[in-house]
Amino acid sequence: MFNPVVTTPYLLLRFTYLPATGKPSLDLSFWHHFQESNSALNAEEKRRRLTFYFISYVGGSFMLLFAINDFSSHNWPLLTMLFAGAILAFANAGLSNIYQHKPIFYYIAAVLDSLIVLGLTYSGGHQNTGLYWIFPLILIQVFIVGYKIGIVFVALTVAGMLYLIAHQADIPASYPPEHLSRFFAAFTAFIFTAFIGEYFWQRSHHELTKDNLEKLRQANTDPLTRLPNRRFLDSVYLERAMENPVDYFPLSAVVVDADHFKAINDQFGHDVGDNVLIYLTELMKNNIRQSDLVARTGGEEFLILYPKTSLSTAVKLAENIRQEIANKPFKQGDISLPLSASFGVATALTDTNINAALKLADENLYLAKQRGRNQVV
Ligand SMILES: Nc1nc2c(ncn2[C@@H]2O[C@H](COP(=O)(O)OP(=O)(O)OP(=O)(O)O)[C@@H](O)[C@H]2O)c(=O)[nH]1
Repeated sequence: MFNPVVTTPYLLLRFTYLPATGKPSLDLSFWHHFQESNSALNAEEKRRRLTFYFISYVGGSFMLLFAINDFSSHNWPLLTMLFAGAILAFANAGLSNIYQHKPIFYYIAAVLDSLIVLGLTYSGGHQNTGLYWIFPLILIQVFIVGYKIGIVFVALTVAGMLYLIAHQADIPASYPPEHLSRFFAAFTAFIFTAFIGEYFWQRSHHELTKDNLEKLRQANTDPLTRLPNRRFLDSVYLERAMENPVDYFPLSAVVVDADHFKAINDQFGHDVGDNVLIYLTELMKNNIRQSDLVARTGGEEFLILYPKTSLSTAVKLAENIRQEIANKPFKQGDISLPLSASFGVATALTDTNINAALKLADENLYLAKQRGRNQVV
């Protein structure tokens, strides 16, 4: 389902950090990293979940209590409906937990909520006071399906209520006309207020989420190359890897450092130096999978992380990039600059030796430089 709150920042981040091509083998997209650390976005989901559990467990318990209370009535159609409704509410809440809160469970809860409203309208509840409970039930419906789909649910529920009230002669409930007119006046005002409130809550929440993500993105992005920076690696990526080691390890790290970069700056100026860095960034991004990450960790130094990748594979991947850099000179106007870079590779087999692996990759880079540059160690 298209959700602008989620989709807009997702696209923003996805196209910033990920290469245009390549199929993901794992869903390690960086939107995920940010999303997990974005409490504003979680707040909406939490409210939805809490309301969902409330209506499922409290609504289910009430249906069960009514069923037990009315058991002696031997009104089997009513008792069956109450028992079935309670079991459905509990099962739906339980299954949503197992199946990771798929939207279908929220819709089922909203249908159940409608049935409770209609049941109350039909029976009149305790001493014909059932209509009082309609107010929170309508609000719950709007919360769990959102205000847009909520319009459909609420319209259908209200249509059902109107039908029952118009056919009072055929139902157990009895609503005096003066009560009904007061109820409908208050109910109409309530529905408008609920939808207006929900609409603006969603909008302000959307703006807040966008702002937060933009700030987060800026703090985690290198402004020149638009690559994630060291802060992102330390505070988001590696933390996430530690939390989900199965998805990341063995994690191979490749430190890439442009050779004789100072000479480029000195000979052609900083602007050309900057463009060389952007060129190298594009080249590396086009040579990694969607689940890999390239970050800028220093002036002319980059770090490529390959999750679920062995040392021998990482060495081969680094060698491919090395050759690509060496074989494709940087071109700008009349300038054609042969480039090269040195690579240090190491692999962390588990989350406990990640720092040691990063240190080893640095040491290997140092060796590559010492041994004459333009090589993978
Ligand atoms: N244009 C540009 N230059 C940068 C940037 N960040 C760092 N540098 C330069 O990168 C150069 C790095 O120089 P060195 O550390 O001596 O490394 P090198 O010249 O590449 O030599 P080796 O790594 O030993 O091959 C320095 O001159 C920095 O000023 C940047 O964002 N833009």
